[in-house]
Amino acid sequence: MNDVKLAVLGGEGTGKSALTVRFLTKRFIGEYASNFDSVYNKHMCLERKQLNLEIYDSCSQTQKAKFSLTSELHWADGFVIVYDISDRSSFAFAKALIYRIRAPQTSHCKRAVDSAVFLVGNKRDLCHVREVGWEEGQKLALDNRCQFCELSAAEQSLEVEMMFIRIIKDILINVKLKEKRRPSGSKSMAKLINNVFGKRRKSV
Ligand SMILES: Nc1nc2c(ncn2[C@@H]2O[C@H](COP(=O)(O)OP(=O)(O)OP(=O)(O)O)[C@@H](O)[C@H]2O)c(=O)[nH]1
Repeated sequence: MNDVKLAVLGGEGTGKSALTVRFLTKRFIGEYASNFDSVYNKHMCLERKQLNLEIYDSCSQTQKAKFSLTSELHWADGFVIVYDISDRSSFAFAKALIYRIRAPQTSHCKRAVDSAVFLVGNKRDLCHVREVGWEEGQKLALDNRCQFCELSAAEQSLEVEMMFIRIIKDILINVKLKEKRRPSGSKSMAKLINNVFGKRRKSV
């Protein structure tokens, strides 16, 4: 069983809860309790693998109070960073979050520097009052090794589901790569013995 931990972060009122609840229930409720952080659990099967998914839906108020994000960076395997396409300040906040996640000094954290990040421009249904261009979102994502999409939690259930599935798949790929890079205990011992005795035998 794989454990996948996903943190949904972003500015106030960008739709973090709406996206999370849309993914978990396929419903758009409209108003969500917003003064506390929530962690949701979902058991799912993806590509014939059983997953135990945990989604941390951050509350903007607590997020502002502790922008260092240290505990999130240690906890999460991947991040969904949400901004509202009709609110430029939320894009600036998303940018700051991405820089924080990708900052070199974050490398001591569990998985932050290489972790999967999905930048989401939410509220696409409000494109008549758009303040952030699609190209700006795309560029920010490309420059910082993130995936990117614009969507509407209010109107696009399937797109929301596909976005979550894509980041979960990226997380699973990262986990696999890390496992490959880290030789198992017995293999590394065999390598060590081979290096010491193998080389000596040659020189006799
Ligand atoms: N038009 C539109 N409204 C949306 C969309 N997604 C969320 N909203 C609305 O935006 C408001 C904020 O949504 P939330 O999901 O509570 O946002 P949040 O980021 O979790 O909020 P905080 O935790 O308080 O920062 C609510 O009124 C939602 O109904 C969307 O795709 N389109």
